Amino acid sequence: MPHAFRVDLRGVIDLLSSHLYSSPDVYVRELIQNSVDALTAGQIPPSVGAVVVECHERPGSPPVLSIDDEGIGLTVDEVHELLATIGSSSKRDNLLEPSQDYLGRFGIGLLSCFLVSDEIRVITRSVRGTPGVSWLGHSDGTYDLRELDETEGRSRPGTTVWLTARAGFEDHLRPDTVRILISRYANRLEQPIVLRTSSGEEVIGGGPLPWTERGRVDLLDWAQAEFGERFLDAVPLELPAAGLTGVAFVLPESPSPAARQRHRVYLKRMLLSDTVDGLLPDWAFFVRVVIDTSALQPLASREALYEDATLAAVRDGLGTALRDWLTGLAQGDPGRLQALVRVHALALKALAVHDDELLRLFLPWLPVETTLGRMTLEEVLRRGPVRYASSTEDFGQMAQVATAEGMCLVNGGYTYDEELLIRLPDVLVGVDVECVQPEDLAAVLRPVSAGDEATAQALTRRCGPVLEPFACGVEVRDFSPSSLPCLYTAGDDARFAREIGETAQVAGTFWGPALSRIEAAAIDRREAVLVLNWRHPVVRQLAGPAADDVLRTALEVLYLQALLLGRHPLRGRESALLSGALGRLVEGSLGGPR
Ligand SMILES: Nc1ncnc2c1ncn2[C@@H]1O[C@H](COP(=O)(O)OP(=O)(O)OP(=O)(O)O)[C@@H](O)[C@H]1O
Repeated sequence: MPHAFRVDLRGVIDLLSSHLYSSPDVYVRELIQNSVDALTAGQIPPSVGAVVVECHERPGSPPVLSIDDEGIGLTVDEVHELLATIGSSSKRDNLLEPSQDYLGRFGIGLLSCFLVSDEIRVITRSVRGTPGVSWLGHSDGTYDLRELDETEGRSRPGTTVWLTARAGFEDHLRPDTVRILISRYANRLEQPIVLRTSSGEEVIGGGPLPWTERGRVDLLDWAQAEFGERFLDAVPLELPAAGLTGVAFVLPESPSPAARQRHRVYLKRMLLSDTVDGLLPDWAFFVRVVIDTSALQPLASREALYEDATLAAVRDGLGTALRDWLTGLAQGDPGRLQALVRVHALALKALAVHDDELLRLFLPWLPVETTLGRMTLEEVLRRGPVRYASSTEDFGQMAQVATAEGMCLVNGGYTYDEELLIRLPDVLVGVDVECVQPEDLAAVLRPVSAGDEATAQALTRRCGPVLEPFACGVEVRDFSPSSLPCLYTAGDDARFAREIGETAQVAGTFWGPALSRIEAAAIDRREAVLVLNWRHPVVRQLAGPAADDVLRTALEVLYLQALLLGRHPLRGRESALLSGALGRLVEGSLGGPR
């Protein structure tokens, strides 16, 4: 014989309070939601007085809260089936699909009242004309039910729910808290909520959504009052297919792309949460959105959205709306786009990386760092072939010479910049983009004049063996600035070898030998070059009849200087060289042995 499940209500309440709801305060939301749904079911239009919340306070007694609605009410059978059966709801159709009209759907919301009260008393009378019912649910899982005669309970259809504060939860039912909670959850409902307290009666909510029929400045003023922030701009949002309206506010400061998005979402005008994530595409981290929608589904906690195809479609739709707005700005209001780029260049780059049209449109605004200063991509393009360094380290190595040579070299080391530069030939015909490595720099620098070539070659030959132990070649070129005697350029392999070499020194006996072998293999590719500047007087002097030991010491010092200028940490043998070469220099200048 099959047996029925039994439910331990205390266990369920514990589950709700510890794992589902973030705070016991949600009971206010659930009660208002039930009352509004009861009005909807009874087809009663919103009006002042149709839902009344009352705070009853008597000295020496715990606070009591009642909520009264003029909704559809419940019959005795419905009370058994709907109030006393966990998970049972009148708000789903036969296919267990939630009805579009109602706020509730899960059949557990009323249980949240047990978070603040040990008993839930319901006095209800159905519109179907049956006698009224009094139901008293206890948190131990039992309930009492009594049919009322004509002289008892309500005279008109509707429902009143009564809660008495549990010990320790009194504050949750006090007027000041209840006022805040009604305003938080329900102040955008079409149905105004009346709050009655010992100090009088007030009406909360009702009326149109605050973002409808407001101009931009008006919207920004409203948002400032609502969120305490002066946003940069406001983008009206509308997706009729998702019953969605709202606004995207452009943040006044650039947030981290990794920061959690915090959007305010109303579902059928009831607050879901102020901190909804995942509502927009990842690139849209520069806005904070406020929306109301009837199409999205909440999780049972009602504090986050259910991830389904509708949410994915809404995300795409909102992304498209923002993108269209940006396109419109680029074409019609460049001043506003410029203000936006000043703060949110990173977000716009994230967007342009995947969007040809926007990349083309944003060219006059997207900024990059170059050796000639900060420029827009358009300004870079105007200077001819685009040359860039793919990392900030490479850029640092080449910047000094490139600047002196008047070369416009872009730093592609910042987030998205290299990706954008690589995409330029895809969106513009005839654009030439080239990644320049430090080791290429020697090739683009001018060779020495024909008259000096033989002397320079002789110098190169004499210098070669000196830097052999450091796996570094030597070349002589003619470049600006003339105050810079030499330049160390290293490709990826050489840099890798340096890093491995540094690690090998501190890795100890176990890893050290293995790392040294890797270093040796990378060094073999010999991509490091010390480029001597023919314009510098010291280099010219070295090309003269300098003694071998003078040449060696001078070259070692130049090598160390170039490493330090290029911000390359010194390896062990280079540190030793530093003290050795400096010592020899000092001795030499004092007239001692060289
Ligand atoms: N004020 C009310 N008037 C009429 N019926 C009510 C009222 N409050 C609750 N009910 C009935 O009790 C049922 C259970 O309510 P409960 O709040 O637990 O769940 P729900 O509103 O259906 O769904 P959810 O868990 O998503 O809120 C409702 O479906 C409704 O039929």
